[in-house]
Amino acid sequence: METPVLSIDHLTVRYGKTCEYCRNGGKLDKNTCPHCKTVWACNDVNVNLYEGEILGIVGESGSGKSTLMKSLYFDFDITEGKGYLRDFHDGKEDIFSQSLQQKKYIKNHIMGMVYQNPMLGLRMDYSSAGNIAEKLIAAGQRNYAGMNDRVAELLDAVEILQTRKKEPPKNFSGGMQQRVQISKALANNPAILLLDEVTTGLDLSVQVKVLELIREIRQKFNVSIMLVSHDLAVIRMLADRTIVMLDGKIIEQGLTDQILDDPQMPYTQQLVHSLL
Ligand SMILES: Nc1ncnc2c1ncn2[C@@H]1O[C@H](COP(=O)(O)OP(=O)(O)OP(=O)(O)O)[C@@H](O)[C@H]1O
Repeated sequence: METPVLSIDHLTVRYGKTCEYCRNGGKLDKNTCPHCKTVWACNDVNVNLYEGEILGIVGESGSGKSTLMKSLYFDFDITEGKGYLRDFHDGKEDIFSQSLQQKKYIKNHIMGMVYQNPMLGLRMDYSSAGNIAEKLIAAGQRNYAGMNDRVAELLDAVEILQTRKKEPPKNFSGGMQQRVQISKALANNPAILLLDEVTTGLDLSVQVKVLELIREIRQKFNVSIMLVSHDLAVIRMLADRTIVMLDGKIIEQGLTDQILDDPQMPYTQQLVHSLL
């Protein structure tokens, strides 16, 4: 069996104190306990991500997709569960129970994140080159010439002209901001790229260009990608395998063609048919 680059075991993120009813598996009203109103944003989620694949995560608004991605990038603490990275202590140490310093190491060396909202991933007033350099410096780079070369290489990879590298992202279009975010996330050659609704809100033609770029990047940087989208067209275009989430739980998973052409669960059937 191939070792996953990332493995998530029984991840749960809850908001609320819980009560005996929901702790013991009582039926929730979508993701919320009808008695104590605790929200089970992610509920016992298990995921493996394999080398070089694009794993799509799809589900309606509120199904827990962003919670899953953001908890992986340590944006907040999880309630329960464990996570393992092949490139961190040979996949033998739980990443969620590491110190802040170790979590920073993981974010600077092993994982890159691209948010739907570029303001979360970029400093809008810094130059674009400065945004990328910040990530290189965080990983210990100090050599100016080396950093300059790497910035040039990354901007080329995301097709941003070198002549614009001194401009801040706030001057750029939404699609260009996402490109800068992607180049920053790739700065230290992470094994894993987390993409959270990166094309939502962009014009259709710009969306297609960013999606094509993601496909190229997977090849060029040999990176494994977890991609969240509520849009099945995005999932169909990019994902090798797909996970369907509903009310904080994974309800179906498999090869993307299988999931989209022959969905088994009524919710997935409804999702697919709404696209036809
Ligand atoms: N801080 C919070 N306190 C309480 N509930 C929260 C909090 N953050 C998220 N939630 C709830 O967790 C659930 C999952 O939210 P999440 O943002 O992960 O969904 P999503 O699938 O990414 O939706 P969207 O596509 O709209 O972003 C939702 O019911 C949301 O209201």
